[in-house]
Amino acid sequence: MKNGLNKQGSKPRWAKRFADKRQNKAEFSNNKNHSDPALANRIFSAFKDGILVTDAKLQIIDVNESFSRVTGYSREEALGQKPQLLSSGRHGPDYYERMWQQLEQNGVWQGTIWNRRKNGEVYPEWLSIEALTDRRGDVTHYTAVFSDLSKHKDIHNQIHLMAYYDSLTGLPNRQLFSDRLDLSLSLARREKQKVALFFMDLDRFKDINDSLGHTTGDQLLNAVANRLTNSLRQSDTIARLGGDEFTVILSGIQDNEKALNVANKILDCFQQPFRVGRRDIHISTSIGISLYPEHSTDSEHLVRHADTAMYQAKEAGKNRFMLYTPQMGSQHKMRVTLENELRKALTENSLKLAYQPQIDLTSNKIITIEALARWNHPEIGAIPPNHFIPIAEKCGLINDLGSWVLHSACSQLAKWRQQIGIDLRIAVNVSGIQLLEGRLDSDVRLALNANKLPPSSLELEITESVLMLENHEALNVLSNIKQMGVLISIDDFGTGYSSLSYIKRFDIDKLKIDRSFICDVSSSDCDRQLVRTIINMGHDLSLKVTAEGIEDKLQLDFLQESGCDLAQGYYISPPVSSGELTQLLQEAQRRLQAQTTDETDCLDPI
Ligand SMILES: Nc1nc2c(ncn2[C@@H]2O[C@H](COP(=O)(O)O[C@H]3[C@@H](O)[C@H](n4cnc5c(=O)[nH]c(N)nc54)O[C@@H]3COP(=O)(O)O)[C@@H](O)[C@H]2O)c(=O)[nH]1
Repeated sequence: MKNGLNKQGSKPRWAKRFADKRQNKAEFSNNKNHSDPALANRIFSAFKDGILVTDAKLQIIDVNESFSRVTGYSREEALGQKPQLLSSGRHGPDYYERMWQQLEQNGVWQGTIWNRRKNGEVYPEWLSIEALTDRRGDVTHYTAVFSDLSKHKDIHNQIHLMAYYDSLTGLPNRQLFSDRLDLSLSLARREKQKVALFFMDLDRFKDINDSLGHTTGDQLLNAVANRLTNSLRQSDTIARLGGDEFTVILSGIQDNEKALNVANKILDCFQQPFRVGRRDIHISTSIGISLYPEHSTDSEHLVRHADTAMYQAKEAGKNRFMLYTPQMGSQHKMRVTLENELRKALTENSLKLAYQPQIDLTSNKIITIEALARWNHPEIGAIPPNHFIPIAEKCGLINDLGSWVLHSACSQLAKWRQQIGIDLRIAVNVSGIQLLEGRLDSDVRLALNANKLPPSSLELEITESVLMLENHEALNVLSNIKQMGVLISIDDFGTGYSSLSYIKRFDIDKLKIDRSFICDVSSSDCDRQLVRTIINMGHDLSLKVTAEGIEDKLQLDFLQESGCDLAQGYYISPPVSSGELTQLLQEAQRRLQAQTTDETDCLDPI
C-alpha cells in the first residue's frame, strides 16, 4: 500500500479527498483536473493525528507515521494485522457492538476509546472511524483517525484534564465540545450528512441549588450527567458547558426524525427522579435543537440557534424540546434589545409606577394602594410588566428594578399621607429573586426610614412559589422584614402549589385570591364555593383576604356577602397615575364624608 494505494491498486477515498481538498483550494495548477498521489501521500504521512486504514475484512493495509509514534508499532508490524492489535481490554462487547451498529447505520463512529500501546501502556484516544463504500454501496475500506488524549496528560496531566474535561461530571467541557462540534461538522460536510446540536438547560435548577444547597446541586448535576451518558450512544458527545447547561452532538444522522426521537428519549430519561443522598429529586429539562446544515453551516451559529430554541422551550412552559426556526432568531434579537433598553430605562429613570386602590369591603374606604411598574418605551410603546419583569429577572436587573419600585412607591405614599392626611398603606410586588439574593430587608429598612414611614404602612406581595423554597437566606430576609412590622401578602393565591404548609412556616398576614377564581363567580357555583372556602380558610387562620380582578358589581356584591376583607379591580379603579390617584383619594374622602352624613348612600365605583 505504498503511495497511499490499497490492495486492489486503487487510491482509498481518504487519500483522494485530501487531494480533492487541495484541488479545491486551487493549488493544482493548469486546470489539471486530477489528484496528485504524491501530495496526498505527503499529507497522509505528515498528518499529526494517527491514521489507520483497513480493507473491508478489517485487515490493516496502511498506517501513517503518527500511528507508529502513538502506538509504538512500526508500519511493518501493523500491516496485515487487525485493529484488535491495539485493544486495551477495557471495553466490554457491548461497547464494540454499539460501535459496529453505528458504523453500519451511519458509516461513521466517533468517541473516546482506551487502547494499548506496544509497550503495554493503556491510553485514551479520540477516535473517528469511517466506512468507505464503492458506487454500489459496498464497504471497501475503513479509516480510523485518532488523537492521543494522553499526550497532554503525559506533559501536563492536570492541565489537560482541566482544559478539556469538566471537573465535576467528567464530561467534555466547552473547549472539547467545540473541538468535537467542528470535527463533526467537517465529517458531515464530507459525507453530506446532518448533525443535530442540542442545548439543554435544567428547569428550576437554581431553586434546587438555592433551597437544598450547592453540594446537593452538584450531586444532582453528576446524576444527570450519568443518566444522559447511559441513555445516549457512546459516539454522541455529551458536554457540560457550565452551570446546569449541557449540550449533545448527534453526528452522522440521516434525517431530522432521528434528532427528535433522541430529544424525546432525553425528556423521558428525566421522568424518574434522581436519587441524591437520601432524597429523590424531580427535575426536568428544556432542550433547543439546531441542525447542520439547515440552520447553519458554522458551529458558532448552530450553538446560538440551539440556545435560542432552548430559551423558547423554557418560555413555552419548560420540560420540552423545540427545533430552531428563523423566527426565533428575531425573537431572540428582540429579547436582547429589550434587555439593553430596560437597562437604559432604569439608568435614565424613565420607568413609571401606576397605582391601583384596594378598598375595605366593610368601610368602603381605600386603605391600600398597589404600586405596579410601567414601562412606556419611546418607540415600542407600552411594554406590560408580564413581559419585562421576567426579562429583568433573567438578565440580573430585577434587584435594581425592585429597589427602584420600593423606594418610589414609599416616597409617593409619604406624599399622599401628608397631602390627604389618611393612614394609607402601599403594596409592592416582590420577585422571588429579590428575596433569594438577600438584601431586600436592608432595602426595605432604607426605604421606610428615608420616607419616615411606619413599617405597617408597607405590604409586600409575594407569590406562593417563593414561599415553597426552603432557602435559609430567603427565610432570614423574610423574617427580618416581618420583625420590622411590614405586612406580607400571598399574591395570586390558589394558582401555585397544593401544599399549604408554608402558611404555618411563615408569618403571613394576607391571602390575595387570584383573579381567575373571581372572574366566574357570577356564573359558576363551583367558583363561588371555592372563593368562599378560601375566605373561610383565611379567616380560620387569622389572615385577611383580598380579592383581585373585580370587574363588575355582581362580583363585588358576592365578595361583600361572603365576608371578603378587601377588593381590588377595574370596577373599583384600574391602575392609574399618581396624579389621578390623588384625585380619586380626594373624591373618595369627600364621598365618604358625605356618606357619613347620609347613611343610605352606598359606595359607587370610584
Ligand atoms: N415583581 C414585580 N412584579 C410586578 C411589578 N409590577 C407589576 N408586576 C406584576 O406583573 C403582573 C402584571 O401586572 P399588571 O399588568 O400591572 O396587571 C395588574 C393589574 O393591572 C391587573 N388587574 C387589576 N385589576 C384587574 C381586573 O379587574 N381585571 C384584570 N383582568 N386585571 C386586573 O392585575 C395585575 C395586578 O396583579 P397582582 O400583582 O397579582 O395583584 C402582575 O403579576 C404583577 O404582580 C413590580 O414592580 N415588581
